[in-house]
Amino acid sequence: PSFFKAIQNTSPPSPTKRHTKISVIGVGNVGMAIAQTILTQDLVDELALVDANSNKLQGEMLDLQHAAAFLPRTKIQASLDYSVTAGSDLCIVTAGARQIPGESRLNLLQRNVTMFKSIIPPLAKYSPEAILLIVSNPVDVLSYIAWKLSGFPANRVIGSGTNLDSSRFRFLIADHLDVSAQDVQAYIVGEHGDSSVALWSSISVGGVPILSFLERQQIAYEKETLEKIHKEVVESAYEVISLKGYTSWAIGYSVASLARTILRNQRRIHPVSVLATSFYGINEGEVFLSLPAQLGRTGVLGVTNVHLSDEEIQQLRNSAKTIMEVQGQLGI
Ligand SMILES: NC(=O)c1ccc[n+]([C@@H]2O[C@H](COP(=O)([O-])OP(=O)(O)OC[C@H]3O[C@@H](n4cnc5c(N)ncnc54)[C@H](O)[C@@H]3O)[C@@H](O)[C@H]2O)c1
Ligand SMILES: O=C1N[C@](c2ccsc2)(c2cccc(Nc3ccc(F)cc3)n2)CC(O)=C1Sc1ccccc1Cl
Repeated sequence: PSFFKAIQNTSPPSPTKRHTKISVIGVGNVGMAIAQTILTQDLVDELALVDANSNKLQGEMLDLQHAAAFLPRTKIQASLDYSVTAGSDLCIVTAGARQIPGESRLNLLQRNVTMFKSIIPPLAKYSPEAILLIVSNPVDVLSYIAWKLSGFPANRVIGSGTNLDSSRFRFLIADHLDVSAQDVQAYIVGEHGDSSVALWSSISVGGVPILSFLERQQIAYEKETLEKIHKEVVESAYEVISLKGYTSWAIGYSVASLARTILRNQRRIHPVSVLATSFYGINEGEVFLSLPAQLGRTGVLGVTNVHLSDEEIQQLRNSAKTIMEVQGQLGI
């Protein structure tokens, strides 16, 4: 006998919510922080985990499954075989080679490109309609590599880009002004990491542009204060690494917020790495850079035409040129 007895006149429920599935490739510090946040926020019906380290993979899967009593019901699977990812709506790639101390970024990039050649094609094969969300570093170049290797249209290949940079920026501004980070709109764009570009004119607090907000609150400010906060975004990344050896929680929440926007078709605007060719005079070739992009169920819906100063445009173009040079050395 079935465990439950149907009440009389029961009709089979019509599936109102579409079955959603996310795959996370790489179950390290970042991949597991993302997976855990996705489960806690009840974003999916099915979560698939893939890694190259079988014991780590099996252990992380079991450890997550054991939390089932405290989580919305989600099917959690893991395998070394990419068939476990079949039918994914979103594939989040955090697999990465650890940077060897003193290793050049180009050498690290070469190792990650080799790795992507064994990760991206099977993902694309098993989930030809999925959206790819790249987190592995260097994220802008690896987003380009994923786009090339997957053969997907550009709107379905996104890099987490400066989403984490911008969330740290919002935290630091909010801390400086003693307001909630949720009421601070601020965009860092361009290349993720050390050479990002802070869009000063985009910063607003509770809808008030930062500059007039500061004047109105009689908070003494100089341009240097804002520059200092931008520098702190970079310094705080190195500070976390020096203190705990890696970063996980902020990147986990920031990528889960991208997954929510995409899977729930929220049409929200996030600073993420997109194919930036033809925007803001970036015509050096095919390059992924972060711009404020509207995201939904089909990936990138559009890029906002935010006002950039001549200096900001020049910084973006310099980043595009640097990335193009690195990509040129990869022979893809
Ligand atoms: N974009 C961002 O803002 C941001 C922020 C933090 C970290 N990251 C990047 O995320 C990546 C992961 O960081 P982490 O701290 O989780 O590293 P980690 O070493 O903890 O995890 C990496 C995982 O990838 C797995 N892996 C290695 N080769 C693989 C392959 N061929 N196929 C599948 N899995 C493979 C490893 O087994 C490991 O479990 C790094 O590149 C890091 O720089 C990016
Ligand atoms: O919070 C981080 N942690 C990392 C990290 C995580 C595990 S080991 C290193 C980090 C921290 C500090 C520097 C740095 N540099 C780097 C650059 C290119 C690469 F291919 C790999 C790493 N990376 C990876 C990363 O991208 C970030 S965000 C970040 C980094 C530098 C400047 C500003 C920001 Cl917002």
